[in-house]
Amino acid sequence: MSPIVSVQSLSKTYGNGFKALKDVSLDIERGEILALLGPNGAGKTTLISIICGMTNPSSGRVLVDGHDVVRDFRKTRGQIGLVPQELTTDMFETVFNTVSFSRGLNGKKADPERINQILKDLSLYEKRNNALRELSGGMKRRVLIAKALSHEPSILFLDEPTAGVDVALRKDMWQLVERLRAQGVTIILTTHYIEEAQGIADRIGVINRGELLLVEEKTALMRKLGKKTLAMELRSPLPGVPQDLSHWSLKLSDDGMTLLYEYDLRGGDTEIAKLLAEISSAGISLGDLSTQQTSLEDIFVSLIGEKA
Ligand SMILES: Nc1ncnc2c1ncn2[C@@H]1O[C@H](COP(=O)(O)OP(=O)(O)OP(=O)(O)O)[C@@H](O)[C@H]1O
Repeated sequence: MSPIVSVQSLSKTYGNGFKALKDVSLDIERGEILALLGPNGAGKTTLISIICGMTNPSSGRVLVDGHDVVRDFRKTRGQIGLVPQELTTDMFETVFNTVSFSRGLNGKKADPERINQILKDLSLYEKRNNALRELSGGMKRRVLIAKALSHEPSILFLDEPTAGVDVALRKDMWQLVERLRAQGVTIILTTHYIEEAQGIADRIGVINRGELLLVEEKTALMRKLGKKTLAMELRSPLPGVPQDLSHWSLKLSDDGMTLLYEYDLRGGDTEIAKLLAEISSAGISLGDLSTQQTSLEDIFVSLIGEKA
């Protein structure tokens, strides 16, 4: 099937000459959850704004379901829901009207029942007649999501959805994402919280300084770049890694109390049993053992570092 979003050689230079995107190409498949990771100023919001037809590209193009986002703006925008970072709406309007109006703006017929259902799903129903300015910060974030969902989009963009929100909203948000995924909605989110991307995304894209460094399936990425470290606490300190174990490329902690062994996730753990046997034959007695897996964060930091 053709991708639902096709970003083709996209570049963006702002009026002041700043190049925010440099030749970005990316296909987004129907129904997937794609997380875009990148440091501040990497170009994530610029990319989203262009896909949503709110910013014009300097070169390249974006197709949404086969339609050009500049030429066929109405058609493409109607398929997209965008949860931006901040609410820019009339603060005196009620929750219900704000969300309902959003549906109308996207060319859909009024449907109070559906709007009420969305408000219930987002625990906003009790506040439906309150003005936005009477809501807490977290509730305003919920309104942003309700607005984005008001016209039943098939693609949802979440721009840093959980930055500065409390645990309850974060949990609700991910439940909602799971529900939407089950309905076949394609979800693209940007986040600084790498563990979130790790938990929820099917694919991860890494953006830095306007360049898309990679897009890869999360599991493949973790497998390819992930490593594990086995930390073996010693009962008594060693002055250095014993000669007998030199073929293992072990590291010794500064205090001489922990031996560290880094291994590839692809290798399985058969080697570990051998290593432990050799350590025991070398007369070293071990205390506690623990393993640590490279997180997506480590991978991300090393990728960004390499290209910096
Ligand atoms: N209207 C504009 N004019 C000039 N430069 C801009 C404009 N909008 C954004 N930029 C610059 O483009 C770069 C990318 O910004 P963008 O908002 O896309 O980054 P981001 O990855 O979303 O960052 P963050 O994680 O901080 O939201 C930044 O250096 C920003 O200063």
